Amino acid sequence: MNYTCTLNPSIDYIMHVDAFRAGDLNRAANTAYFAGGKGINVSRLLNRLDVETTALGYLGGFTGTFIRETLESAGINHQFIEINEPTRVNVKLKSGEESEINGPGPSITKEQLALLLEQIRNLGKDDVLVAAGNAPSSVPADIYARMADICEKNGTRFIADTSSAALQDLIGKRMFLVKPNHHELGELFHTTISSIEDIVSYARKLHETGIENVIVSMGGEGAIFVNKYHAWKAETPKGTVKNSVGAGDSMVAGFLAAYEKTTNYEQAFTYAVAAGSATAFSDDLGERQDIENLVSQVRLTSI
Ligand SMILES: Nc1ncnc2c1ncn2[C@@H]1O[C@H](COP(=O)(O)OP(=O)(O)OP(=O)(O)O)[C@@H](O)[C@H]1O
Ligand SMILES: O=P(O)(O)OC[C@@]1(O)O[C@H](CO)[C@@H](O)[C@@H]1O
Repeated sequence: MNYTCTLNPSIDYIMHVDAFRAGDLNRAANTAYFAGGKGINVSRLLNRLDVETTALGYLGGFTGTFIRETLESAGINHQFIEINEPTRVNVKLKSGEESEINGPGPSITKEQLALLLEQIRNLGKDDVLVAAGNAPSSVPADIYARMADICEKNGTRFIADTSSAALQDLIGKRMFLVKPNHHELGELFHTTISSIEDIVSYARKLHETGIENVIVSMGGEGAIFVNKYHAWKAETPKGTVKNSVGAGDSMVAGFLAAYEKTTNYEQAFTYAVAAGSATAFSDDLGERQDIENLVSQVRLTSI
């Protein structure tokens, strides 16, 4: 079973404002609400690809109820731990360019943390855990490192998609996949990345720390894949970008879904890029058919 863990889920409140003016009363032309948070996005996309998942993490209050009901109506399994404070609302303002304001999120108690780690201890060698997104400040900074240790002990495949600061604590841990973008990769190595050669070289360094598969995304500029056997650069399909929220999460879900079906890295990376682009070209996460229509436009070159 694939498990996703979202420590700090969100309702993503999308506001389209024609010409946003800071300091004025602005009226949105239209708005939308989505159940969000990186792990939840991975679960939602996997579900669209007919891959079963169970979403873990914390939900609370009326916002938590919205997320739970949204997942249930899509048929997505979950085992969220109920908390007292409401789940955050993240504002995604679209006015020509995209601006995001993400809330800090609720506090998590020691008991609630222990419950989650117990759930993770119960995963086995046939399971995959995708731990994604920012952790609320009440959660110890080494939470992902603790999860990685538990997964290594139990043979559970571990995937992390989080900020460069959290990824820093994971260096040296065994992981199946990480997917930083090129800015996060630079931050991880305290450097500014300015060329494809730099990206490949730092992606290899990351792989050598114990990460089986490294994808570095570069928005519309493509993506890099490095593992023990292959190194590729992908060109992304061309299209009209509507939304970049969840594009990175879609790559993780696309890789996982295609790898599970084919155990072929080329197909998994191609599908990951198509999934990222399908989301970039949609208002919400991409649909399965959109992804499949884009697969033939993803070009890989060996590097
Ligand atoms: N402008 C674009 N055109 C085509 N594809 C895109 C574009 N932007 C993003 N994508 C697709 O989405 C993938 C992930 O994008 P990006 O590098 O922005 O991830 P990210 O920074 O992790 O995003 P986020 O955190 O917003 O989910 C890219 O590798 C690509 O496949
Ligand atoms: O604050 P975090 O956890 O880093 O990111 C949260 C978030 O921006 O990431 C997702 C897109 O990747 C959104 O659904 C959500 O609002």
